[in-house]
Amino acid sequence: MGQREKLVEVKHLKKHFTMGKRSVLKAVDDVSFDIYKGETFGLVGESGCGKSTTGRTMIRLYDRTAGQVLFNGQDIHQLNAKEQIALTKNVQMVFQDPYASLNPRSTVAEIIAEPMDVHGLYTGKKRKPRIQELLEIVGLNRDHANRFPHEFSGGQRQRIGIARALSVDPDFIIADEPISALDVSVQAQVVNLMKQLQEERGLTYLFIAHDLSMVKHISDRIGVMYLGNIVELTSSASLYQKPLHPYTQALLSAIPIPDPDIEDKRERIILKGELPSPVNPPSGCVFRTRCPVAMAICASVKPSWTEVDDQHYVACHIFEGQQAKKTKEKIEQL
Ligand SMILES: Nc1ncnc2c1ncn2[C@@H]1O[C@H](COP(=O)(O)OP(=O)(O)OP(=O)(O)O)[C@@H](O)[C@H]1O
Repeated sequence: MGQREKLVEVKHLKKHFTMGKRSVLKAVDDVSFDIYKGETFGLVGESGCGKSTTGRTMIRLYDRTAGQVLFNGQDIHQLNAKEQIALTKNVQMVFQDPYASLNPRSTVAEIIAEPMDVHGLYTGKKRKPRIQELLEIVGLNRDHANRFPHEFSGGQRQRIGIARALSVDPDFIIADEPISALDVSVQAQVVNLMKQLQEERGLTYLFIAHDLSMVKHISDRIGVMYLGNIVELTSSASLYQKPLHPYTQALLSAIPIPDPDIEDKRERIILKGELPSPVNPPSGCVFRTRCPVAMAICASVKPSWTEVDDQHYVACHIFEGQQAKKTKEKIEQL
């Protein structure tokens, strides 16, 4: 990846929702990660673990409870109203449900032009050719501009959503489960389009998904989320070759092998119990109530990050002694 420059830095981000007078829902509870320019960072975990809230708080669709989100070194949550609008030129979002996220009463041209209009870009004579160009970029026909969303398939609608996001030439796109609502056969096409656009335009992505199988193909690095926390963070390759956190291992064991001729000999790890409520998360390690290898310490102490291999981080007590071992090895090599 060459010289790696950070585009986004999420530092100890918390987003708690107040529920009534006394209770607080800890949707995102101390999440930290960086996203480098030109990479795709995948955020995965089961429904309700806080992925969307993380994405939305990152671009200030929600106010943060605590922590920082830096974009090109600037704290997004400290921008004034004018700077906040300017930010949306650089940061765009593609949503999960292409049926719900496109206004049914607007033409495709109007939908695509929305962000351009906000920023006063491609006005007058430049507008129509720009819309046609964007339609072609995402693999649609330039004649589609005057049609309405209901005339398109799910995959085509997601292409319209991508064209809208691209219209202002952003640097960073948050794609919140962009393929989850699509047929499996169409999912790969949309992922391939996103990859191609990234290569051509040097885009940086945050790709949110609950399913690890497709994330693998698009992500350079992946953070695995559980109940408002990231429990493991590493490159896509290490995550699949050497998953360390018991939760990641369980998630990976649930991915079916696509080839019916290959016998699946893997042991499927079934997690015990239900996902606890983020209103009343377990003490210590949030995963401990479902963890097959939980120890006494897990109930009282929240595990800290351990860099087990180069850039492979895990928050689990099992690995904690290894931090010291690795540091010692590094010092010995000097
Ligand atoms: N606006 C809100 N007000 C109160 N609670 C919320 C709000 N948005 C999300 N939550 C809660 O925060 C937690 C995390 O939700 P979030 O949507 O971020 O999870 P997710 O991992 O993206 O799940 P999904 O894939 O189902 O969207 C859930 O318990 C959810 O009910």
